[in-house]
Amino acid sequence: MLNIRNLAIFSQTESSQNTLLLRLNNLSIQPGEVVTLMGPSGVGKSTLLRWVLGEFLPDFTTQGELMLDGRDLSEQSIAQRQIGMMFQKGGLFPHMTVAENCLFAQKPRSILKRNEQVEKARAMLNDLALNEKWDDYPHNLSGGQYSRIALLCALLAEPKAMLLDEPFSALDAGLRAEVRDWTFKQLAAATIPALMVTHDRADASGRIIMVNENKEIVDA
Ligand SMILES: Nc1ncnc2c1ncn2[C@@H]1O[C@H](COP(=O)(O)OP(=O)(O)OP(=O)(O)O)[C@@H](O)[C@H]1O
Repeated sequence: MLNIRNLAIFSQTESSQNTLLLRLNNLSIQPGEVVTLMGPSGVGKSTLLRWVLGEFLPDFTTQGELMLDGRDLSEQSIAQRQIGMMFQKGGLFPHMTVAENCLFAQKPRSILKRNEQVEKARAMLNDLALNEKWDDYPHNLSGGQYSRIALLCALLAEPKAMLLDEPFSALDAGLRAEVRDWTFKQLAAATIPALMVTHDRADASGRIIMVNENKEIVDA
């Protein structure tokens, strides 16, 4: 379970005054649950995800508690946190083939043997009808193929929690529904708690939380 408590994010203005950007009193995300965060542009949704991930945020001051499966993450590095992130763009290493990306993603944590890692990656690619892309480089993939394989690699890394920032926005409508359902199914099967930011209510799954006019995140 991922738990955020008493979070406040302040942005530093030019006069070095701290201005409240966003506040979140309490959010618990159960294993396999996807919580969707919505709200107007610029209210700090992506900044919240970057704080959970553990990125250094030089232009912000933050306070709050972050727990994952009973572990306190606040003092842990990005690598120690073991949280996966899927952005709208990016996620694959451009100098590696799809196969190499898939195997590299599994390297740090998987207990499988190499041939089993190959099998697992190929089975997931097959689910997405992308098996023939195994030896291709990312620049030879279409936008939709790239998004799906980046999601697949994020899942292959066996994260303990997943953050998704507009993960489906590069996909056209038909593919979007298919990839969305596939992603949620994978997260549920692997019992990974996930926090997703989207502008599109159609992408939302399960619980929706919103940033209100008081800069506070509340249940929608
Ligand atoms: N690196 C940065 N340095 C300073 N200010 C930043 C930085 N990144 C974002 N901001 C500002 O912080 C605020 C929150 O940005 P953020 O990207 O988190 O909002 P958002 O809700 O995710 O917006 P959107 O929905 O448009 O992606 C914005 O006012 C933005 O201009």
